Amino acid sequence: MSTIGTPLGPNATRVMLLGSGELGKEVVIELQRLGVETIAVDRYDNAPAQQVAHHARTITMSDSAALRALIEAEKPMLVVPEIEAIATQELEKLEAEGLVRVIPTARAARLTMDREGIRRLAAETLGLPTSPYRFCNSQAELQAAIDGTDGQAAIGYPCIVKPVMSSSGKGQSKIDSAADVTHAWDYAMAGGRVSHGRVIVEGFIDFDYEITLLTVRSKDAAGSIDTQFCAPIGHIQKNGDYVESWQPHPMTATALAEAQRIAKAVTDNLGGQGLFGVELFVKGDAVWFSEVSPRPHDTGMVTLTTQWQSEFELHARAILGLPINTALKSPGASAVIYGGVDAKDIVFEGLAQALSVPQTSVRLFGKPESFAKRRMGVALAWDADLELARTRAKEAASLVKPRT
Ligand SMILES: Nc1ncnc2c1ncn2[C@@H]1O[C@H](COP(=O)(O)OP(=O)(O)OP(=O)(O)O)[C@@H](O)[C@H]1O
Ligand SMILES: NCC(=O)N[C@@H]1O[C@H](COP(=O)([O-])[O-])[C@@H](O)[C@H]1O
Ligand SMILES: [Mg+2]
Repeated sequence: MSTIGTPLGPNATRVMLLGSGELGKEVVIELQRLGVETIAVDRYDNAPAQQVAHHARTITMSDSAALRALIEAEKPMLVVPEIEAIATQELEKLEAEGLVRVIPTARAARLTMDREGIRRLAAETLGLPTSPYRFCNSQAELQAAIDGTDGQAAIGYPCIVKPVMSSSGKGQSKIDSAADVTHAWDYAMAGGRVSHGRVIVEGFIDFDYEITLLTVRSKDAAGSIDTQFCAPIGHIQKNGDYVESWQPHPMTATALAEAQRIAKAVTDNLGGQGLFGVELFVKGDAVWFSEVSPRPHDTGMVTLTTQWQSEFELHARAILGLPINTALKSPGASAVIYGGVDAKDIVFEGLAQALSVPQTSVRLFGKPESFAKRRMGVALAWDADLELARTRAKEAASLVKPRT
Protein backbone atom coordinates (compact mmCIF):
# COMPACT_ATOMS: atom_id res chain seq x y z
CA MET A 1 0.00 0.00 0.00
CA SER A 2 1.81 3.12 -1.15
CA THR A 3 -0.53 5.68 0.38
CA ILE A 4 -2.97 5.83 3.30
CA GLY A 5 -6.23 7.71 2.78
CA THR A 6 -8.46 9.60 5.19
CA PRO A 7 -10.76 7.39 7.30
CA LEU A 8 -14.48 7.69 6.53
CA GLY A 9 -13.75 9.59 3.31
CA PRO A 10 -13.83 8.45 -0.32
CA ASN A 11 -10.10 7.56 -0.42
CA ALA A 12 -10.01 5.74 2.96
CA THR A 13 -7.75 2.70 3.35
CA ARG A 14 -10.33 0.18 4.52
CA VAL A 15 -9.33 -2.98 6.41
CA MET A 16 -11.82 -5.64 7.56
CA LEU A 17 -11.10 -7.97 10.48
CA LEU A 18 -12.86 -11.34 10.44
CA GLY A 19 -12.95 -12.09 14.14
CA SER A 20 -12.99 -9.30 16.72
CA GLY A 21 -11.58 -10.75 19.93
CA GLU A 22 -8.80 -9.45 22.16
CA LEU A 23 -6.15 -9.93 19.49
CA GLY A 24 -8.15 -8.11 16.83
CA LYS A 25 -8.87 -5.27 19.24
CA GLU A 26 -5.15 -4.46 19.50
CA VAL A 27 -4.69 -4.84 15.72
CA VAL A 28 -7.54 -2.38 15.13
CA ILE A 29 -5.97 0.11 17.55
CA GLU A 30 -2.64 -0.13 15.70
CA LEU A 31 -4.30 0.23 12.29
CA GLN A 32 -6.22 3.29 13.47
CA ARG A 33 -2.99 4.85 14.71
CA LEU A 34 -1.78 4.61 11.11
CA GLY A 35 -4.93 6.26 9.77
CA VAL A 36 -6.69 3.15 8.52
CA GLU A 37 -10.49 2.81 8.47
CA THR A 38 -11.46 -0.42 10.23
CA ILE A 39 -14.44 -2.76 9.98
CA ALA A 40 -14.65 -5.34 12.78
CA VAL A 41 -16.72 -8.47 12.15
CA ASP A 42 -17.65 -11.19 14.60
CA ARG A 43 -20.35 -13.73 15.43
CA TYR A 44 -21.75 -11.65 18.28
CA ASP A 45 -22.37 -7.96 18.99
CA ASN A 46 -19.98 -5.77 20.98
CA ALA A 47 -16.99 -8.06 20.51
CA PRO A 48 -13.76 -6.42 21.76
CA ALA A 49 -12.47 -5.16 18.39
CA GLN A 50 -15.96 -3.97 17.41
CA GLN A 51 -15.82 -1.59 20.37
CA VAL A 52 -12.80 0.26 18.94
CA ALA A 53 -13.32 -0.06 15.18
CA HIS A 54 -15.00 2.52 12.91
CA HIS A 55 -17.64 -0.03 11.92
CA ALA A 56 -19.01 -3.19 13.54
CA ARG A 57 -20.76 -6.01 11.68
CA THR A 58 -22.19 -9.23 13.12
CA ILE A 59 -22.51 -12.25 10.81
CA THR A 60 -21.92 -16.00 10.82
CA MET A 61 -18.40 -15.92 9.39
CA SER A 62 -18.50 -19.63 8.51
CA ASP A 63 -21.47 -18.95 6.18
CA SER A 64 -20.01 -18.49 2.67
CA ALA A 65 -22.95 -16.51 1.29
CA ALA A 66 -23.07 -14.15 4.26
CA LEU A 67 -19.31 -13.60 4.09
CA ARG A 68 -19.37 -12.87 0.36
CA ALA A 69 -22.31 -10.49 0.70
CA LEU A 70 -20.55 -8.54 3.44
CA ILE A 71 -17.25 -8.26 1.59
CA GLU A 72 -19.00 -7.21 -1.63
CA ALA A 73 -20.95 -4.57 0.27
CA GLU A 74 -18.06 -3.17 2.30
CA LYS A 75 -15.31 -3.49 -0.35
CA PRO A 76 -12.34 -3.57 2.05
CA MET A 77 -8.85 -3.39 0.51
CA LEU A 78 -7.56 -5.97 2.96
CA VAL A 79 -9.31 -8.76 4.85
CA VAL A 80 -7.55 -9.85 8.05
CA PRO A 81 -8.68 -13.23 9.46
CA GLU A 82 -8.57 -13.18 13.27
CA ILE A 83 -10.25 -16.42 14.37
CA GLU A 84 -10.47 -20.08 13.31
CA ALA A 85 -14.11 -20.14 12.19
CA ILE A 86 -14.32 -18.51 8.76
CA ALA A 87 -15.50 -19.77 5.35
CA THR A 88 -11.95 -19.64 4.00
CA GLN A 89 -12.86 -21.38 0.72
CA GLU A 90 -15.05 -18.38 -0.03
CA LEU A 91 -12.15 -16.06 0.79
CA GLU A 92 -10.04 -17.99 -1.73
CA LYS A 93 -12.72 -17.46 -4.39
CA LEU A 94 -13.02 -13.75 -3.60
CA GLU A 95 -9.24 -13.37 -3.74
CA ALA A 96 -9.07 -15.28 -7.03
CA GLU A 97 -11.76 -12.99 -8.46
CA GLY A 98 -9.53 -10.04 -7.51
CA LEU A 99 -12.18 -8.63 -5.18
CA VAL A 100 -9.98 -8.54 -2.09
CA ARG A 101 -6.52 -9.27 -0.69
CA VAL A 102 -6.56 -11.67 2.26
CA ILE A 103 -3.86 -11.52 4.96
CA PRO A 104 -1.42 -13.18 4.67
CA THR A 105 -3.06 -15.04 1.73
CA ALA A 106 -6.42 -16.77 1.35
CA ARG A 107 -4.62 -20.10 0.92
CA ALA A 108 -2.70 -19.59 4.19
CA ALA A 109 -5.94 -18.73 5.97
CA ARG A 110 -7.57 -21.91 4.63
CA LEU A 111 -4.64 -24.20 5.42
CA THR A 112 -4.20 -22.96 8.98
CA MET A 113 -7.90 -22.82 9.83
CA ASP A 114 -8.06 -26.59 9.57
CA ARG A 115 -5.52 -28.69 11.48
CA GLU A 116 -5.42 -31.15 8.60
CA GLY A 117 -4.31 -28.56 6.05
CA ILE A 118 -1.41 -27.18 8.04
CA ARG A 119 -0.28 -30.53 9.51
CA ARG A 120 -0.13 -32.27 6.13
CA LEU A 121 1.70 -29.27 4.65
CA ALA A 122 4.30 -29.17 7.44
CA ALA A 123 4.89 -32.90 7.83
CA GLU A 124 4.16 -34.38 4.42
CA THR A 125 5.00 -31.57 1.96
CA LEU A 126 7.77 -29.76 3.86
CA GLY A 127 9.11 -32.78 5.76
CA LEU A 128 9.28 -30.91 9.07
CA PRO A 129 9.36 -32.81 12.39
CA THR A 130 5.92 -33.07 14.04
CA SER A 131 4.24 -35.44 16.50
CA PRO A 132 2.88 -38.63 14.90
CA TYR A 133 -0.75 -37.99 13.91
CA ARG A 134 -3.87 -39.33 12.23
CA PHE A 135 -7.24 -37.85 11.21
CA CYS A 136 -10.38 -39.74 12.27
CA ASN A 137 -14.09 -39.43 11.44
CA SER A 138 -15.46 -41.66 14.19
CA GLN A 139 -14.65 -43.01 17.62
CA ALA A 140 -13.93 -46.39 16.03
CA GLU A 141 -11.36 -44.80 13.68
CA LEU A 142 -9.84 -42.98 16.65
CA GLN A 143 -9.43 -46.21 18.62
CA ALA A 144 -7.96 -47.95 15.59
CA ALA A 145 -5.41 -45.17 15.07
CA ILE A 146 -4.33 -45.34 18.70
CA ASP A 147 -4.03 -49.14 18.57
CA GLY A 148 -2.54 -49.28 15.07
CA THR A 149 -5.25 -51.66 13.88
CA ASP A 150 -5.85 -49.39 10.85
CA GLY A 151 -2.73 -50.78 9.21
CA GLN A 152 -0.49 -47.84 10.18
CA ALA A 153 1.91 -47.30 13.09
CA ALA A 154 0.05 -47.12 16.43
CA ILE A 155 -0.27 -43.58 17.85
CA GLY A 156 -0.33 -45.22 21.31
CA TYR A 157 -0.89 -43.72 24.78
CA PRO A 158 -0.69 -41.01 25.91
CA CYS A 159 -2.08 -39.03 22.99
CA ILE A 160 -4.03 -35.81 22.37
CA VAL A 161 -7.34 -35.45 20.52
CA LYS A 162 -8.50 -32.14 19.02
CA PRO A 163 -11.33 -31.12 16.67
CA VAL A 164 -9.85 -30.20 13.28
CA MET A 165 -11.36 -26.72 13.52
CA SER A 166 -10.87 -25.32 17.02
CA SER A 167 -8.57 -23.10 19.02
CA SER A 168 -7.63 -22.14 22.57
CA GLY A 169 -7.89 -25.82 23.57
CA LYS A 170 -11.62 -26.04 22.81
CA GLY A 171 -12.62 -29.70 22.54
CA GLN A 172 -9.04 -30.85 23.23
CA SER A 173 -8.17 -33.61 25.69
CA LYS A 174 -5.36 -35.97 26.61
CA ILE A 175 -5.98 -39.72 26.46
CA ASP A 176 -3.95 -41.77 28.93
CA SER A 177 -5.67 -45.12 28.44
CA ALA A 178 -8.54 -46.82 26.58
CA ALA A 179 -10.89 -45.68 29.35
CA ASP A 180 -10.52 -42.03 28.19
CA VAL A 181 -11.35 -42.53 24.49
CA THR A 182 -15.15 -42.14 24.63
CA HIS A 183 -14.94 -38.96 26.66
CA ALA A 184 -12.24 -37.51 24.39
CA TRP A 185 -14.36 -38.20 21.29
CA ASP A 186 -17.55 -36.74 22.79
CA TYR A 187 -15.69 -33.71 24.13
CA ALA A 188 -14.13 -33.03 20.70
CA MET A 189 -17.53 -33.29 19.01
CA ALA A 190 -18.98 -30.71 21.42
CA GLY A 191 -15.98 -28.37 21.43
CA GLY A 192 -15.04 -27.39 17.87
CA ARG A 193 -15.63 -23.84 16.69
CA VAL A 194 -17.41 -25.28 13.66
CA SER A 195 -19.15 -28.65 13.80
CA HIS A 196 -17.07 -30.94 11.62
CA GLY A 197 -17.15 -34.49 13.03
CA ARG A 198 -13.43 -34.92 12.37
CA VAL A 199 -10.50 -34.96 14.80
CA ILE A 200 -6.73 -35.16 14.80
CA VAL A 201 -5.11 -37.58 17.24
CA GLU A 202 -1.47 -36.77 17.99
CA GLY A 203 1.18 -38.74 19.81
CA PHE A 204 2.14 -36.95 23.02
CA ILE A 205 5.48 -35.08 22.81
CA ASP A 206 7.24 -35.08 26.17
CA PHE A 207 8.87 -31.69 25.59
CA ASP A 208 11.14 -29.74 27.99
CA TYR A 209 9.37 -26.50 27.06
CA GLU A 210 7.26 -24.97 24.29
CA ILE A 211 7.62 -21.65 22.55
CA THR A 212 5.86 -19.35 20.13
CA LEU A 213 8.26 -17.93 17.59
CA LEU A 214 6.69 -14.76 16.21
CA THR A 215 7.83 -14.56 12.59
CA VAL A 216 7.19 -11.52 10.42
CA ARG A 217 7.12 -11.38 6.65
CA SER A 218 7.38 -7.74 5.67
CA LYS A 219 8.75 -5.59 2.89
CA ASP A 220 12.36 -4.43 3.14
CA ALA A 221 13.71 -1.12 1.83
CA ALA A 222 14.00 -2.57 -1.69
CA GLY A 223 10.39 -3.76 -1.60
CA SER A 224 11.13 -7.49 -1.37
CA ILE A 225 9.75 -9.76 1.32
CA ASP A 226 12.07 -10.27 4.26
CA THR A 227 11.60 -12.63 7.25
CA GLN A 228 12.39 -11.44 10.77
CA PHE A 229 11.96 -13.21 14.10
CA CYS A 230 11.02 -11.92 17.55
CA ALA A 231 12.75 -13.35 20.61
CA PRO A 232 11.19 -16.73 21.55
CA ILE A 233 8.14 -16.61 23.83
CA GLY A 234 7.89 -19.32 26.49
CA HIS A 235 4.45 -20.31 27.76
CA ILE A 236 2.42 -22.61 29.95
CA GLN A 237 -0.84 -24.12 28.72
CA LYS A 238 -3.58 -25.73 30.80
CA ASN A 239 -6.10 -27.92 28.97
CA GLY A 240 -4.76 -26.58 25.69
CA ASP A 241 -5.26 -22.92 26.60
CA TYR A 242 -2.51 -20.49 27.48
CA VAL A 243 -2.34 -19.25 31.08
CA GLU A 244 1.06 -17.59 31.23
CA SER A 245 3.72 -16.45 28.76
CA TRP A 246 7.10 -14.70 28.94
CA GLN A 247 9.78 -13.35 26.64
CA PRO A 248 12.61 -14.06 25.99
CA HIS A 249 12.65 -17.80 26.66
CA PRO A 250 16.29 -19.01 26.93
CA MET A 251 17.26 -21.54 24.24
CA THR A 252 20.46 -23.19 23.07
CA ALA A 253 21.87 -21.70 19.86
CA THR A 254 21.22 -25.03 18.10
CA ALA A 255 17.56 -25.23 19.20
CA LEU A 256 16.96 -21.58 18.28
CA ALA A 257 18.49 -22.06 14.84
CA GLU A 258 16.31 -25.15 14.29
CA ALA A 259 13.20 -23.28 15.50
CA GLN A 260 13.94 -20.45 13.06
CA ARG A 261 14.59 -22.91 10.22
CA ILE A 262 11.19 -24.55 10.79
CA ALA A 263 9.39 -21.22 11.14
CA LYS A 264 10.99 -19.91 7.95
CA ALA A 265 10.10 -23.05 5.99
CA VAL A 266 6.43 -22.90 7.03
CA THR A 267 5.97 -19.16 6.60
CA ASP A 268 7.82 -19.12 3.24
CA ASN A 269 5.32 -21.68 2.00
CA LEU A 270 2.29 -19.84 3.39
CA GLY A 271 3.56 -16.59 1.87
CA GLY A 272 2.02 -13.12 1.89
CA GLN A 273 2.76 -10.34 4.37
CA GLY A 274 2.08 -10.26 8.08
CA LEU A 275 3.03 -11.73 11.44
CA PHE A 276 2.77 -15.46 12.20
CA GLY A 277 2.86 -17.26 15.58
CA VAL A 278 4.79 -20.48 15.03
CA GLU A 279 4.20 -22.96 17.87
CA LEU A 280 7.08 -25.31 18.60
CA PHE A 281 7.92 -28.00 21.17
CA VAL A 282 11.55 -28.28 22.32
CA LYS A 283 13.46 -31.09 24.04
CA GLY A 284 17.21 -30.53 24.29
CA ASP A 285 18.21 -29.47 20.79
CA ALA A 286 15.26 -31.24 19.14
CA VAL A 287 12.36 -29.08 17.89
CA TRP A 288 8.91 -30.18 16.68
CA PHE A 289 6.49 -28.04 14.69
CA SER A 290 3.03 -27.98 16.34
CA GLU A 291 0.93 -25.39 14.48
CA VAL A 292 0.98 -21.80 13.23
CA SER A 293 -1.38 -18.83 13.42
CA PRO A 294 -1.08 -16.58 10.33
CA ARG A 295 -1.79 -13.62 12.64
CA PRO A 296 -0.97 -12.41 16.16
CA HIS A 297 -0.89 -15.12 18.80
CA ASP A 298 -2.47 -15.12 22.26
CA THR A 299 0.84 -15.93 23.98
CA GLY A 300 2.28 -12.93 22.10
CA MET A 301 0.17 -10.48 24.12
CA VAL A 302 3.31 -10.30 26.28
CA THR A 303 4.91 -8.21 23.51
CA LEU A 304 2.59 -5.35 24.54
CA THR A 305 5.09 -4.85 27.35
CA THR A 306 8.32 -6.48 26.07
CA GLN A 307 8.87 -5.11 22.55
CA TRP A 308 9.19 -1.64 21.07
CA GLN A 309 6.66 -2.78 18.48
CA SER A 310 4.13 -5.28 19.82
CA GLU A 311 3.00 -8.22 17.68
CA PHE A 312 -0.09 -6.14 16.83
CA GLU A 313 1.91 -3.17 15.58
CA LEU A 314 4.18 -5.55 13.67
CA HIS A 315 1.16 -7.17 12.00
CA ALA A 316 -0.39 -3.81 11.11
CA ARG A 317 2.87 -2.49 9.66
CA ALA A 318 3.71 -5.70 7.79
CA ILE A 319 0.30 -5.97 6.10
CA LEU A 320 0.51 -2.32 5.01
CA GLY A 321 4.01 -2.86 3.61
CA LEU A 322 5.69 -0.64 6.22
CA PRO A 323 9.09 -1.16 7.90
CA ILE A 324 9.21 -3.15 11.14
CA ASN A 325 11.51 -3.65 14.12
CA THR A 326 11.29 -6.85 16.18
CA ALA A 327 13.73 -5.74 18.91
CA LEU A 328 13.07 -6.58 22.55
CA LYS A 329 12.61 -3.62 24.93
CA SER A 330 12.67 -5.51 28.22
CA PRO A 331 12.09 -9.06 29.42
CA GLY A 332 8.53 -9.49 30.66
CA ALA A 333 5.55 -11.76 31.23
CA SER A 334 1.79 -12.07 30.80
CA ALA A 335 -0.82 -13.89 32.90
CA VAL A 336 -4.43 -14.54 31.92
CA ILE A 337 -7.44 -13.11 33.77
CA TYR A 338 -10.37 -15.55 33.46
CA GLY A 339 -14.05 -14.72 33.79
CA GLY A 340 -14.44 -16.99 36.81
CA VAL A 341 -18.25 -16.80 36.49
CA ASP A 342 -20.84 -17.56 33.81
CA ALA A 343 -22.71 -14.25 33.44
CA LYS A 344 -23.28 -11.23 31.21
CA ASP A 345 -22.17 -7.68 32.08
CA ILE A 346 -19.79 -8.66 34.87
CA VAL A 347 -17.70 -6.20 36.89
CA PHE A 348 -14.01 -6.32 37.80
CA GLU A 349 -12.78 -5.43 41.27
CA GLY A 350 -9.21 -4.96 42.41
CA LEU A 351 -7.82 -3.08 39.42
CA ALA A 352 -6.12 -0.51 41.68
CA GLN A 353 -4.50 -3.27 43.74
CA ALA A 354 -3.37 -5.09 40.59
CA LEU A 355 -1.84 -1.95 39.11
CA SER A 356 -0.06 -1.24 42.41
CA VAL A 357 2.20 -4.19 41.64
CA PRO A 358 5.31 -2.45 40.23
CA GLN A 359 5.89 -2.35 36.47
CA THR A 360 2.59 -3.92 35.51
CA SER A 361 -0.32 -3.09 33.24
CA VAL A 362 -3.68 -4.73 32.61
CA ARG A 363 -5.86 -5.16 29.54
CA LEU A 364 -9.55 -5.88 30.08
CA PHE A 365 -11.00 -7.00 26.77
CA GLY A 366 -14.60 -5.89 27.41
CA LYS A 367 -16.26 -9.15 26.30
CA PRO A 368 -20.01 -8.73 26.93
CA GLU A 369 -20.43 -12.21 28.37
CA SER A 370 -18.19 -14.05 30.81
CA PHE A 371 -17.66 -17.78 31.19
CA ALA A 372 -15.70 -19.33 34.03
CA LYS A 373 -12.87 -20.24 31.66
CA ARG A 374 -13.25 -17.44 29.13
CA ARG A 375 -10.22 -15.20 28.82
CA MET A 376 -11.47 -11.74 29.81
CA GLY A 377 -8.20 -9.90 30.35
CA VAL A 378 -4.47 -10.17 30.77
CA ALA A 379 -1.92 -8.77 33.20
CA LEU A 380 1.50 -7.73 31.90
CA ALA A 381 4.76 -7.11 33.78
CA TRP A 382 8.24 -6.10 32.67
CA ASP A 383 11.56 -6.40 34.49
CA ALA A 384 15.19 -7.20 33.68
CA ASP A 385 14.65 -10.18 36.00
CA LEU A 386 12.33 -12.49 34.03
CA GLU A 387 11.30 -14.53 37.08
CA LEU A 388 10.31 -11.36 38.93
CA ALA A 389 8.25 -10.27 35.91
CA ARG A 390 6.47 -13.64 35.85
CA THR A 391 5.69 -13.46 39.56
CA ARG A 392 4.36 -9.93 39.23
CA ALA A 393 2.22 -10.69 36.18
CA LYS A 394 0.60 -13.61 38.02
CA GLU A 395 0.13 -11.52 41.16
CA ALA A 396 -1.49 -8.67 39.23
CA ALA A 397 -3.77 -11.10 37.37
CA SER A 398 -4.85 -12.73 40.64
CA LEU A 399 -5.76 -9.35 42.15
CA VAL A 400 -8.30 -8.59 39.40
CA LYS A 401 -11.52 -10.15 40.66
CA PRO A 402 -14.42 -10.62 38.25
CA ARG A 403 -17.89 -10.88 39.78
CA THR A 404 -21.54 -10.63 38.77
N1 LIG B 1 1.11 -33.63 20.52
C1 LIG B 1 1.21 -32.94 21.65
N2 LIG B 1 2.07 -33.34 22.63
C2 LIG B 1 2.17 -32.66 23.80
N3 LIG B 1 1.45 -31.57 24.09
C3 LIG B 1 0.59 -31.12 23.17
C4 LIG B 1 0.42 -31.78 21.90
N4 LIG B 1 -0.51 -31.10 21.21
C5 LIG B 1 -0.92 -30.07 21.99
N5 LIG B 1 -0.26 -30.08 23.17
C6 LIG B 1 -0.42 -29.08 24.24
O1 LIG B 1 -1.68 -28.45 24.11
C7 LIG B 1 -1.50 -27.06 23.76
C8 LIG B 1 -2.57 -26.59 22.81
O2 LIG B 1 -2.50 -27.34 21.61
P1 LIG B 1 -2.83 -26.63 20.23
O3 LIG B 1 -1.98 -25.44 20.08
O4 LIG B 1 -2.76 -27.63 19.16
O5 LIG B 1 -4.35 -26.23 20.50
P2 LIG B 1 -5.17 -24.98 20.04
O6 LIG B 1 -6.56 -25.28 20.41
O7 LIG B 1 -4.83 -24.71 18.63
O8 LIG B 1 -4.66 -23.83 20.94
P3 LIG B 1 -4.34 -22.29 20.53
O9 LIG B 1 -5.47 -21.83 19.68
O10 LIG B 1 -4.32 -21.63 21.86
O11 LIG B 1 -3.01 -22.30 19.89
C9 LIG B 1 -0.09 -26.97 23.21
O12 LIG B 1 0.42 -25.67 23.31
C10 LIG B 1 0.63 -27.98 24.11
O13 LIG B 1 0.85 -27.45 25.40
N1 LIG C 1 -5.84 -19.04 20.62
C1 LIG C 1 -6.57 -18.21 19.73
C2 LIG C 1 -7.03 -16.95 20.46
O1 LIG C 1 -6.65 -16.69 21.57
N2 LIG C 1 -7.87 -16.16 19.78
C3 LIG C 1 -8.42 -14.97 20.32
O2 LIG C 1 -9.54 -15.30 21.13
C4 LIG C 1 -10.72 -14.72 20.56
C5 LIG C 1 -11.94 -15.58 20.80
O3 LIG C 1 -12.21 -15.53 22.15
P1 LIG C 1 -13.57 -16.16 22.75
O4 LIG C 1 -13.49 -17.64 22.48
O5 LIG C 1 -13.52 -15.81 24.20
O6 LIG C 1 -14.72 -15.53 22.01
C6 LIG C 1 -10.41 -14.53 19.11
O7 LIG C 1 -11.25 -13.59 18.48
C7 LIG C 1 -8.95 -14.08 19.20
O8 LIG C 1 -8.84 -12.73 19.56
MG1 LIG D 1 -1.82 -23.69 19.75
